[in-house]
Amino acid sequence: MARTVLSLQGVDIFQNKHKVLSNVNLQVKQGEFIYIIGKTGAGKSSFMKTLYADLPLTEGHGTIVEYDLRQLREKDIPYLRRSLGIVFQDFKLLPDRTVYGNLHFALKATGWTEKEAIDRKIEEVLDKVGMRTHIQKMPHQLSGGEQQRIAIARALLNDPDLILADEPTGNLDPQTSVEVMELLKEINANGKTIIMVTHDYALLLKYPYKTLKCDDGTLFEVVYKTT
Ligand SMILES: Nc1ncnc2c1ncn2[C@@H]1O[C@H](COP(=O)(O)OP(=O)(O)OP(=O)(O)O)[C@@H](O)[C@H]1O
Repeated sequence: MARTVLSLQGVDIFQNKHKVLSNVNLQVKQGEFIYIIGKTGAGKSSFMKTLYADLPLTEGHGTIVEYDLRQLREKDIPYLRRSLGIVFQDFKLLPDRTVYGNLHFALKATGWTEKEAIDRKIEEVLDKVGMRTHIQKMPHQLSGGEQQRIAIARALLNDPDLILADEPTGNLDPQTSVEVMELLKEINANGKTIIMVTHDYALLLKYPYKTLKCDDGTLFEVVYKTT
């Protein structure tokens, strides 16, 4: 049976003292693809931030890829993030270095030291996202879709079990969004679990996966009517 990569029981999500979501209960198994939807301010990003420990979990129980979010110490956070792949709407590439430099920096920051292993890993992830020929380009020489592919390559560097993507197509046109979605779909088909925040209903229709909605302070599964 597929193992559980995320388990939340009776979790409340806070922004400072303000409760954004109450009593979140969720089990995510290895290999699932899950959307998080909901209107602006509903709590989607706060939910994701709690998963990668940018916001503390103070109520309820939560485990994510082997880490207990309640027991997490400050020094555990980099290790937790190393076992997650995190992708943002605005790519967050370092503007002052090449694609190679960006990926090299991320590997060094997560403890990689050996040059040959680093170079092999960089080529491997660039192959996965179809960007190997762009290895010496600067971010500003790439389109939005290409930058997001590099950000996805960066998220794959440490072979994470779970990828958290907060509106990864939010800055992209519809065609480029579909291309990035095809890439995420392929990554998911290769066994990675993906939790993705989106506002893009066209993508939900084209790529139907389990969908959770943030609304009125709760997170619940959306059941689509088939008639
Ligand atoms: N840094 C912060 N400090 C205090 N309150 C915040 C902070 N960030 C967000 N909030 C509040 O928490 C609530 C949830 O915000 P959140 O960013 O999680 O929503 P969202 O669903 O991701 O919205 P969007 O679709 O606009 O990104 C909102 O009421 C917001 O005003």
